[in-house]
Amino acid sequence: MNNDLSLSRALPRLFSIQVPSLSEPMPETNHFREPDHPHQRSDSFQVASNLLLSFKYAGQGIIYAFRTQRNFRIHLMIGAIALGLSVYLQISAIACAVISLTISFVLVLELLNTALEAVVDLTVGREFHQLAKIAKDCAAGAVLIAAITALVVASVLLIPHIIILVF
Ligand SMILES: Nc1ncnc2c1ncn2[C@@H]1O[C@H](COP(=O)(O)OP(=O)(O)OP(=O)(O)O)[C@@H](O)[C@H]1O
Repeated sequence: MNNDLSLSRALPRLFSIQVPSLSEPMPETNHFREPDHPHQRSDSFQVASNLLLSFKYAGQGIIYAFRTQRNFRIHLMIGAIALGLSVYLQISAIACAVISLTISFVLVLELLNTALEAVVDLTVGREFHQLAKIAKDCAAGAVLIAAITALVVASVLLIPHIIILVF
């Protein structure tokens, strides 16, 4: 018996997930049209015409996530505390860089999670759809894994310095 195959059948049953059939035909879309300019994306309502505008839209995305996503604000606050502690405890530059990377990893995934939620809501609206659930749950799972990793990394790098400071 193929072990991979039996595992892939058993796992969804274990967690009572309905796995959509991959053999179902994809719905036909007729959205593609030729771009006016060879370097322009054709299916976008608007394309940032210069670098400054790109930064502006990126900033708007970050502000949107900050305003609407409680988890983003929590991660940002914990990240700021971890970075503040790193500076206060004078940990090595490499340790500080690793902590910064793990913090930004969590924030980046939180932004991607927010983007995915918006696309899913745009597609299915307030309807329940099993694929929408899978997409949102997987994205939330990615953020959770990153957050746990960041916590472990920050603890491993900071706790020895805190112990030395306290005792
Ligand atoms: N259209 C939908 N169809 C099926 N399930 C959905 C749908 N929208 C949301 N859900 C379920 O509800 C959960 C919460 O949805 P929500 O949009 O708040 O995402 P979230 O990732 O939990 O949000 P946040 O990151 O803000 O905490 C999803 O993880 C998913 O299981």
